[in-house]
Amino acid sequence: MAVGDPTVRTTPAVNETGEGTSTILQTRDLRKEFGGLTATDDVDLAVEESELRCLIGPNGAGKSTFLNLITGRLEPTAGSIYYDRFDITGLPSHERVDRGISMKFQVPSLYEEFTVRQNLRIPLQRAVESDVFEARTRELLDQFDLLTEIDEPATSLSHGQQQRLEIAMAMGLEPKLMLLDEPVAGLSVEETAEIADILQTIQAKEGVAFIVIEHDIDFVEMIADRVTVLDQGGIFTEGTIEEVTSNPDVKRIYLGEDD
Ligand SMILES: Nc1ncnc2c1ncn2[C@@H]1O[C@H](COP(=O)(O)OP(=O)(O)OP(=O)(O)O)[C@@H](O)[C@H]1O
Repeated sequence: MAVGDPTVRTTPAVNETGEGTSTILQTRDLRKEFGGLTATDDVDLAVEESELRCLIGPNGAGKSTFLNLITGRLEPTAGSIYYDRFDITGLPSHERVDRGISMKFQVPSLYEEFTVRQNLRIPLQRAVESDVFEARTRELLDQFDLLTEIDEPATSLSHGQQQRLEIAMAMGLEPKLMLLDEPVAGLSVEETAEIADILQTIQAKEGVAFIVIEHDIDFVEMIADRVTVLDQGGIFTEGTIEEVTSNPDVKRIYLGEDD
C-alpha cells in the first residue's frame, strides 16, 4: 500500500494525545462552523483498533459533518485529528485514503456500466499489487456473498447486493478504518442482518475498525461495540448499546420512546 512519508507532514500523536497504540482514531476539540452554525462542537472522540463504533443522534446532530472531517472532505474550523498515531488534520483526502481511511457514502457510487469485478478493480488498483487482484477480488466477493455475480453488470444487482458491493469496494482500499454512512438504509430485515454479519466477520478477520452512522437501532444493537450519541454537534453520551438505550434522556430525545 502506498503510504506517505510520515516524517514530512505529520507528527506522532502518541506523545501529544497520551493515547496508547491501540487507539486508531482520536479527535481533539474538533470543531466545524458553517457561518454562525456549529455543526461539530469541540468533539473529543477515540476509536480503538478493530472497534465497531456506531454514531447515532437526531437529524442535524452533526454525524455526517464529523465523518466528512475525518475523511478530509471538510476542513475543521479548529481542533485536531490523530489517526494511527499521526496528526492528519492538514492532510488532503487522497493521502488519508492511502493511509487506510476509506468511506462508503450514503449516495450510490457504483459504475453502473461496469461488472461487479470491474467495479471492485477500481479500489484494488489503488491499494494492492496487480498480481493479487484476482485472488483479492474473489476473497472479497466471497466475504460479501457476491462471488456468483462476479461478471454481472452492477445494474443487475438488487439494492442489497449493490450496498454490499459498495462496502466491498471500500474494503478494496485495504483500510484500517472504514467509515459507513447509513449502510442499511432502505434494506429489508434479512438484507440488514446479512450486512451485520459481514461487518462483524471483517472486523474479526481483518481487524478493521468502523465508524458507522446509523438510524436503525436494531442494526446498531447487532453490530456496535460502543455507541456515541451526538446532539447539536457535541457528544451527548457514549457507552454500550445497553447503556445508551437505557439512558432515559437518550430514549426520550433520540429514540422517540417515552417509557
Ligand atoms: N455544507 C454545509 N453548509 C451549511 N450547513 C451545513 C452544511 N453541512 C451541514 N450543515 C448543517 O450542519 C448541521 C449538521 O448537519 P449533518 O448533516 O452533519 O447532521 P447529521 O447528524 O448527519 O444529520 P442527518 O441524520 O439528517 O443526516 C445541520 O444543521 C446542517 O444543516
